[in-house]
Amino acid sequence: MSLFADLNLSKPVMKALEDMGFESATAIQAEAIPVALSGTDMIGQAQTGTGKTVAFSIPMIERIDTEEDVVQGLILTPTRELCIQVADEIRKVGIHKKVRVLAVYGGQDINRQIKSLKNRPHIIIATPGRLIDHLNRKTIRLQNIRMVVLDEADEMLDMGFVEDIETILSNCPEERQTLLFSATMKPGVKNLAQKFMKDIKHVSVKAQEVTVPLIEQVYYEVTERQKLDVLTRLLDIQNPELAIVFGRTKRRVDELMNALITRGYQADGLHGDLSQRQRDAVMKKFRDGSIDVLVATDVAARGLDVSGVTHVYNFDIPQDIDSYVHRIGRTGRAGKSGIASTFVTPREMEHLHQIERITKRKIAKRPLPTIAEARIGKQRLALDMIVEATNEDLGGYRNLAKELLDQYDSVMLVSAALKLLTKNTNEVPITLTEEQPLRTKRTKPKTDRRDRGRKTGPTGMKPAGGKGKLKQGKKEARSRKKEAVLSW
Ligand SMILES: Nc1ncnc2c1ncn2[C@@H]1O[C@H](COP(=O)(O)OP(=O)(O)OP(=O)(O)O)[C@@H](O)[C@H]1O
Ligand SMILES: [Mg+2]
Repeated sequence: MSLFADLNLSKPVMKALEDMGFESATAIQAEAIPVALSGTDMIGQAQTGTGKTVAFSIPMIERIDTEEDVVQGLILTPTRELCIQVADEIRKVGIHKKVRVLAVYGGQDINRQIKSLKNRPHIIIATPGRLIDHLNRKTIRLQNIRMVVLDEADEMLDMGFVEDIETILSNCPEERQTLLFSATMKPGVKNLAQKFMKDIKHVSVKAQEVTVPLIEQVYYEVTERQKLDVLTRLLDIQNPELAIVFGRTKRRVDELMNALITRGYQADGLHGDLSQRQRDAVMKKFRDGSIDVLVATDVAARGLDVSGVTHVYNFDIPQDIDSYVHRIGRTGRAGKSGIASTFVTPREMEHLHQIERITKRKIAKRPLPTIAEARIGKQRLALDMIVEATNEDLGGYRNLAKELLDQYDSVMLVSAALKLLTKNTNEVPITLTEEQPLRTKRTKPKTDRRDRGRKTGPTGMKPAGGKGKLKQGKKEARSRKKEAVLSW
């Protein structure tokens, strides 16, 4: 166990960490923070949910000079949701030092951002496309940048942001420090690093596996038609606190979300075709628990940290192994446990084995849940609701209860209450549009129905320059996508 106190941090930062309730540094924090504080360029790799955000936020906050009203730190993230989240986290780390932080991302009114820039932020957290817009408009200047962090660098390259990132880095001063973080890496990242970083130190937390051991990994062999029933039965049996269900396409997410609502679940969907306002509203509902099932494309696979996500369901097996690692990593974060269930159609079994081989982890097969088990699950939930309600003020109900008990048998009454409380949506027949099974051939290009299609990325914005033209770099990035390499 490492203490933050051993890392020579400034008082305001130490106080912030105390406010955040962090008692000790995680392994990546203990290893990466001293290296980053020494000023050297660094590539940091550690499993999902192990605190990489704070690992780069602390050195960045320490490097900011609040006497200077210029942008000194820049963090790039692949998606808008992650941009907002990282901004919130670094803001907390910098609160006592009074560091000003601004998130700048696509889909948000650019004029509002320009107005916020008048507050002279010290750190900007941005999605690449929108930052390029600001550079073109000269509303953001990067000439005073001291430190750049590329969070989820491999994903940004996969999304076709390579040219944007190169433009952005070329606009930063040569002598800046560059840090690059992700749970997974791939060769494209190495090329970028060679071009834009110097004397790189690699800090990677050596783990037995790329996935987190606290995540129980299981699979269900299903046909396309069985998937929905299997999912709703599992939701009834497992009763997740919060769950994320990943679907392969935007259409899939929409249909599945509607199907779950029809069957009585508090669900909503997230994908790149929604307006930013809708996306923000969905994330807010998920974070505050007003929905408990988030159905999403891979737009939610990277970096998102929502405490209370106990279950991840891969309704469709992910397109590549990195995506599997990141999707399931939405649970089992910060030392908590979680369950990741993957639905695999018979034709996709080879994909599952490939995931097992590369992650060096056996994924256990589970028998399909039955209607009877689901019914018991729903009844248990009703029972929990009654027991929980006994803690509430039952004032007015007590006399009614006494009246009833004078006339009826107590077991009969409680049974009736349980029956009424047991969710009775049954399995309303719903047919989802079938998804094509994944093919095993690794060189297959991505279909444009994917949420990371060419017109809009998961961020919903046109990549690179906003012209929507597929440039050479992006083609290359896309063909590399299938290489699914977890380390170099
Ligand atoms: N030292 C710490 N002690 C306790 N909790 C921590 C500590 N550092 C970070 N956390 C919490 O752990 C959670 C996961 O952190 P974070 O999102 O940075 O993980 P990550 O490594 O970036 O994961 P991913 O690869 O999925 O992006 C967050 O809720 C964060 O606040
Ligand atoms: Mg992260």
